[in-house]
Amino acid sequence: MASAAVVAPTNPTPSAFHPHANIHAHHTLPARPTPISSGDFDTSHPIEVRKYLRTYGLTPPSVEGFEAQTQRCLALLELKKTPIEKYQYLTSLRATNVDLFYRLLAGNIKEITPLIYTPTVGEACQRWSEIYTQPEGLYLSFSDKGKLASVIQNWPRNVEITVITDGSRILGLGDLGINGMGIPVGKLALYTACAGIRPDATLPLMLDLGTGNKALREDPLYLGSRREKVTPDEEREFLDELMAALTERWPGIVIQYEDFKNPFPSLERYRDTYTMFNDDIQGTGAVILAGFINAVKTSGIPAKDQRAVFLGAGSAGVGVAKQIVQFFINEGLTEDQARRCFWLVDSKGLVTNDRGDRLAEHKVYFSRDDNDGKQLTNLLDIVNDVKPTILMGLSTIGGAFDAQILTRMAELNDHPIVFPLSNPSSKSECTFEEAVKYTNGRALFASGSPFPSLEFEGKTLTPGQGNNMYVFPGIGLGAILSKAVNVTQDMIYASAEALSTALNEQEVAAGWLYPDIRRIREVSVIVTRGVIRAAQLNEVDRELALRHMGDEELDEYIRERMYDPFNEKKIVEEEIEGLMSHLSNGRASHL
Ligand SMILES: NC(=O)c1ccc[n+]([C@@H]2O[C@H](COP(=O)([O-])OP(=O)(O)OC[C@H]3O[C@@H](n4cnc5c(N)ncnc54)[C@H](O)[C@@H]3O)[C@@H](O)[C@H]2O)c1
Ligand SMILES: O=C(O)C[C@H](O)C(=O)O
Ligand SMILES: [Mg+2]
Repeated sequence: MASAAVVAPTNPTPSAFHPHANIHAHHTLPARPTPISSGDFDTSHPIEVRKYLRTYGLTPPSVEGFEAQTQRCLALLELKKTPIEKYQYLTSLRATNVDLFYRLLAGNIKEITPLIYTPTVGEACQRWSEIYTQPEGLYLSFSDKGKLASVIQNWPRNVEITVITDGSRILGLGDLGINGMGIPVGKLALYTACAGIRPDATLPLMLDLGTGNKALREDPLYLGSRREKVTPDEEREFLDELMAALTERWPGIVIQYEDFKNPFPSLERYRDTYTMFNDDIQGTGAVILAGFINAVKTSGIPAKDQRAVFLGAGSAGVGVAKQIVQFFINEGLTEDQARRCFWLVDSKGLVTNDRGDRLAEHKVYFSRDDNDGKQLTNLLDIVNDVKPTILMGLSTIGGAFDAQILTRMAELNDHPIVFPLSNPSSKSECTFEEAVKYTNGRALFASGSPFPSLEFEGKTLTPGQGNNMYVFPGIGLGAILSKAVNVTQDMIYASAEALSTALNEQEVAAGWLYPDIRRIREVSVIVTRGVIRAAQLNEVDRELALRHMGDEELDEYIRERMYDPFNEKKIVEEEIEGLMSHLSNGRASHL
């Protein structure tokens, strides 16, 4: 059994320390043999700062503005031919100059998000062990069980939020073992870009619990344990220890579960004990509810007349359906009426009480008893039978919404709601182009992965992106700022409601279901405020001062606490200036 070393991080990677940390660490001025922060080498640092940091002479002489820096980065990015090359370039930029990376992202969020997140992150995970170059998070193996707390001590910084996965269901790509590390890394990059969580306060966490993927276990380059997946009991014991260890080291930590094959047991087990949520069940439920609320407004069909067919009855499918049930109840339906608006379909066909298999627990709530003994397995037959107003795809089956199905949806509805939500793009149940083509541009559309706008009958049509990236950053920031003890169901629901109201006039007029991603930081403030208010109503908040703030004041409070990569340099300069004036014969004089 491998033993867990408890060592002080004496020689961390350059990106492991933030400029602030250096300044504080060195204010007594021990000579620093080598600069250790990636930010120290920023070509926008003025000469005095370089002298102080002892990077003077180690970077080219010119002091650059932000614009020139980003221009160079964009040109370099352009030179990279494939998405994965662009992903690699951006990864190394983040490791070598974190503030510049986030400045670049801030000004180009629509273009760069698909390169660091869905869909490119899918390919990055498939090839993780092949392209691995540098550490970007923490890996905990099953063989570390019993010593998780001491391994966690090796992480060199304070953590406010972690995203954890065991890699067992990465997007719609199956079990990728520890190659799934790209997902926590990508999600946390969006936490910083969208909600301004400080990059140094995030922890990508990979649980190396074995993999059911034989090809991976036999791949000579695979970087995880080559063991079979642990049993559910072993996993539970491991997670129990992990949750306690994380919270012991960082008492306020928010823990996001991501891309687990069967995430329901851990959500049930920990939701009332820790500040945690499951993004695939709850974040997805919230983001799709928000788009759905706007789609229902546009379609004009009241909740009671909606009929939803869901292809896919897994964590995301059931998470979304349950969230919409809550909305229908709020719209005046009884719970039973609400539940009966859903027809869930899994790999065996329509989920019914009498189809002869033992249904997984999470499907039972939506299982139909009105199928008159018929067991429909073909999606077109189900669409013909149910006559849905809504078609949701969370099945991982690319192309499942084919021409016939989309055409039929358009025959049945003026504005069919068509949400192919599986990721990455190759797994999307249909493309935007197909949805437009076969519904004559009438579909109310949102997909999990991004698709480009297109021209149709002289009009530009823009697809919605129903991806949990619109809500998880605000859920996490709301939980952090309110110091919530739990992430309650009301906080999740509030994130959906807030997002549905976050569209501006132009977006509403254009019939969009989600706000423009370029406004994501402002949208995240609205979502964060909604989450904090719900935490207060549920009395799970510990930052009681926020209760007395009006909405505007609270928004300002949130904005002020968001990491701003454009301001970062100024903050560092001010701190250095303060230190230098304090130390009258400061280090600058040694040059
Ligand atoms: N858009 C988003 O924000 C978002 C969020 C979460 C998950 N997702 C995507 O949703 C997909 C599913 O995720 P999940 O966590 O629910 O996975 P899961 O493994 O829990 O569920 C997959 C479901 O699809 C069903 N299925 C498989 N093959 C099928 C077939 N041929 N016909 C009908 N149903 C079939 C399975 O029976 C299961 O019910 C993934 O592609 C994931 O990337 C998207
Ligand atoms: O990662 C994403 O893009 C969304 C979602 O969490 C997923 O699992 O597909
Ligand atoms: Mg996910």
